[in-house]
Amino acid sequence: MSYKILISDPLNDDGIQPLLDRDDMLIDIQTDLTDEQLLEIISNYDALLVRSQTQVTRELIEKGVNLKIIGRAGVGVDNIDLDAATENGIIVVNAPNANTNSAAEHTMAMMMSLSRKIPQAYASLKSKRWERGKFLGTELKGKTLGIVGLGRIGAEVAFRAKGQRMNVIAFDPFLTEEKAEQMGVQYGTFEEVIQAGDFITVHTPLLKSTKHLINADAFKQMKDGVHILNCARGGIIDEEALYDAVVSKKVAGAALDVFEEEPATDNPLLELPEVIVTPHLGASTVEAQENVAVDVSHDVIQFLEEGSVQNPVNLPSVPKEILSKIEPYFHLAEKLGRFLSYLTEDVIRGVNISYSGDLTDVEVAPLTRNAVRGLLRRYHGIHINDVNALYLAERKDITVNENKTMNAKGFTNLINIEVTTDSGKHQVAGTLLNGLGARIVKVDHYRVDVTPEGHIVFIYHNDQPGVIGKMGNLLGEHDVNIATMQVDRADVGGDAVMLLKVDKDMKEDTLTVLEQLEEIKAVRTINL
Ligand SMILES: NC(=O)c1ccc[n+]([C@@H]2O[C@H](COP(=O)([O-])OP(=O)(O)OC[C@H]3O[C@@H](n4cnc5c(N)ncnc54)[C@H](O)[C@@H]3O)[C@@H](O)[C@H]2O)c1
Ligand SMILES: O=C(O)CC[C@@H](O)C(=O)O
Repeated sequence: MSYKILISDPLNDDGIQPLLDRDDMLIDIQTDLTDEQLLEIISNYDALLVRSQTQVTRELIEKGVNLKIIGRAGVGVDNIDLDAATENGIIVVNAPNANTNSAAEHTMAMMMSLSRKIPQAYASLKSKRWERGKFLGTELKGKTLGIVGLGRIGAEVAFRAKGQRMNVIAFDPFLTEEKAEQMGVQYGTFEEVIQAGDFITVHTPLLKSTKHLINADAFKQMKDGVHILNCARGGIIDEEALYDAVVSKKVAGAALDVFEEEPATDNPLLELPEVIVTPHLGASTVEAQENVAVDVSHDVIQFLEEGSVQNPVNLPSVPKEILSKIEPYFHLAEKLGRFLSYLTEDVIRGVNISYSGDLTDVEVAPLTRNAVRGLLRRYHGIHINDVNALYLAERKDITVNENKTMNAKGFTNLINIEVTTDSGKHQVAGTLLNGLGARIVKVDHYRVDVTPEGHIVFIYHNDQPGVIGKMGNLLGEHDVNIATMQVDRADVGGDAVMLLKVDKDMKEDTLTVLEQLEEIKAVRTINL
C-alpha cells in the first residue's frame, strides 16, 4: 500500500526527512498553489501537511475524498476547519510542544525591544541619524508582567520574566492558586491581571471566547503607560481599540507578531511609531521549524501505518501506557458493535456500554468510539472511523452512554453493549480470554461462546423437538456448510436461539426459506 502526501506550505527539509525516507509514501511539495489549484488536486492525496498559510476550508476538506490526516506543523489550528475534518472522519494533528521555546523567546525579544525601543533606534541610526535623547527606555526589573493564558508558552514566558526579575501575575481558567504558587507566579483574575500589569502579554488560543478579549473596556482598566504584547494570535486584541489606546497615550507601546488579518502590510497600526512588529515570526527558528516538521511527519507515518497518533487535535489523546492496556480490546469493542448492528432492524435510539472487571481501571473512551464505529459501520461503510463515530451517532440522535461496573459475571473483563430501539432492546457481551483471544459470550439473554469473526447465522426460534435437525437438513440442501453450532433457551419449550458459524455468507433465497419455517421467529445473518 502506498500513500500520497501533499505539503502545501514551506516545511523544514530535515524535518520532513522521515517522510522522504519512505518508499511507500509519495511526497509532493507544492507551496505555490492557488486556492483553486489546491481544490482541483486535493482528491489525489491521503495526507495534507500545512503551516499557517494554507486555509484548510470545509470546501477543501470535502473535495479531499481520500484525505485521512491533516498535519499542522505548528500549534494554532485556526486555519483548519476542525468541524469539517471531524465530520468527514479526517484526523487533524499538530505539533503542540515543538515551537513553545521559540515562541517564548520571541515574546521576550519583543518585550526587551519594546522596553528599550530598539527597532525605532535601529531604524533611526540606519537612516544616518544619531538621536540619543529620543529613545529613553524603561527597565523590566521590578515591573509587573501580566500574563493572560498560562499554557505552554505563557508558562515559559513567566519563567523567563522572573529571570529578568519581573513580578509575574497570571490569569488562566485552569490556573489554581496552588499551581500559581508552585510556579512562583501570583494568581489573579483577568481584571486583576490587566489592572496590575506594566507589561501585558497574551498567550491564549484564538477562540470565540478570546476574540477581542483585550478590548476598549480592558484598555480603560489598565495602568496609564502600559506596554502590550501579542505573540499568540491576531484577534485576541481588538486592533481598533489598541490603535485608539496608543494614540491617546494610554498604551505607551505595543509589540505585535500576529494580526487580525495576515499578511498585515496595510494594517493602520504599522503607522504608529510606538508599535513594533514582526511578521508572525514566533516559531521561525531553525530548531522550531525542524521540530514541528519532525513531529507532524512522525504522526502522519504512524497514523497511515498503525492508525494511532501522538498529537491529535480533534480526538482526545490517549497516553501510551493507557493505550497499551486497552489496545487489545479495540477489536473486540468494534466487533461487538458490529454484531449488534445486525441484531436490530429498527432505528437505534440509544447505546449503553458497560465495562467491567479489569476495564474498570482504565480510560475506556477510545473503546466506546470503537464500539460505536462498529455499530454504525453497516450504515456508513468505510466513511466511519474513530474520529467521526461519536459525531455521526450524535447526528443520528443516538445517545451514547458508557459506565463501569465491578460485576464481570465471572470473567476477568467484560464489555456489554446494549442498544435501545423503538421495538425493544438488544445486547451483546464479549471478553478477552487469557491466551485464547476474543469471545462473544452473551447475545440478548442467551449464553454463547463464539469468536467474533467470519459469517454467523443467528436464529430466534421456539424450543421444540426436531428444530435443530430440520434446520441442519435445510441448510445442507442449500449448500451451507455449518462449522459450529450452539443453542440456548430461556425456558423449556419457550424462546430459544441457535448460533451457527458458516463458511460463507448465506444467500438471500436460503434466508427466505429459513424465515418461512413456522418454528423460526427471526433470522439474522451477521458478517464480522
Ligand atoms: N507567534 C507564533 O508564531 C506562535 C507560535 C506558537 C504558538 N503560537 C500561539 O500561541 C498561543 C499559545 O500557545 P500554547 O502552545 O501556549 O497553547 P496552550 O494551549 O498550551 O495554552 C493556551 C492557554 O490559554 C488558556 N486560555 C484559554 N482561554 C483563556 C482565557 N479566556 N483567558 C485566559 N487564558 C485562557 C488555556 O487554558 C491554556 O492554558 C496560541 O494562540 C498559539 O497558536 C504562536
Ligand atoms: O507556521 C508558523 O510559522 C506559525 C506557527 C505558530 O503560529 C503556531 O501556532 O504554531
